[in-house]
Amino acid sequence: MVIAIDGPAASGKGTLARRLAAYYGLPHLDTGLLYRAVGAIVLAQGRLQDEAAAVEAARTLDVAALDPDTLRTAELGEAASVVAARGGVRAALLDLQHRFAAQPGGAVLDGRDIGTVICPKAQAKLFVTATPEVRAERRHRELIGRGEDIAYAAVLADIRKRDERDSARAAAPLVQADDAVLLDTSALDIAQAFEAALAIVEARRRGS
Ligand SMILES: Nc1ncnc2c1ncn2[C@@H]1O[C@H](COP(=O)(O)OP(=O)(O)O)[C@@H](O)[C@H]1O
Ligand SMILES: Nc1ccn([C@@H]2O[C@H](COP(=O)(O)OP(=O)(O)O)[C@@H](O)[C@H]2O)c(=O)n1
Repeated sequence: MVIAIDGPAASGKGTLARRLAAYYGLPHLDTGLLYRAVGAIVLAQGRLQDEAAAVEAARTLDVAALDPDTLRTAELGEAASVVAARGGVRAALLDLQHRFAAQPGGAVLDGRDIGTVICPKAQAKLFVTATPEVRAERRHRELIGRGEDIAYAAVLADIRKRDERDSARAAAPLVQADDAVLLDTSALDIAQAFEAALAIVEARRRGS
């Protein structure tokens, strides 16, 4: 079974994807890390706005070396969103995502375009969301916990800006797939959100 999970920044996609993957014994790919890693490379080169450099970084990305701890910063979330708007970058990352999804038994992938572009035939699709304020609170707590010195207002502004850029871009914009089920986690804790996500996936598995 392939489970596709999309949604805006800090909605809880990754948390649900990891839990569903553990529950079903499936491999999980956080596709945001791919774009964050490309962003990190071109940022270090001082070439964030250079499309050719970003495409080259995407083509030569060492997926085995991705380090979530260093990639999940506010700065790299923003850089990821800049390089992710480049069609050439997205094209360069297509094949590895397709191969990941095609593993025997299936996989769980989370991102922005999994249900629409990467795995349009996924058996179960979730579009996970929450209000910008709730998402900013959660992300702020997470970043502070990682030792980042950042204000709530800055996190909220970053989330709004990134959502806008991700939704407005021409290449694989953030949009709910027609056959995805919407899950608003604003009023749900992690355990409740997982129960709701599991119910959605189980309903799809049973074909209802
Ligand atoms: N339903 C929830 N209630 C409270 N906190 C949550 C919930 N879902 C996720 N979180 C927390 O919010 C932060 C962002 O969640 P994450 O799964 O990384 O989101 P995304 O992958 O959409 O960016 C994490 O610190 C996570 O532990
Ligand atoms: N499948 C994906 C995953 C991420 N991205 C981009 O990468 C950025 C970072 O993604 P992420 O999932 O790590 O970000 P968060 O939702 O965790 O904040 C997003 O803002 C998108 O611009 C994308 O375009 N397509």
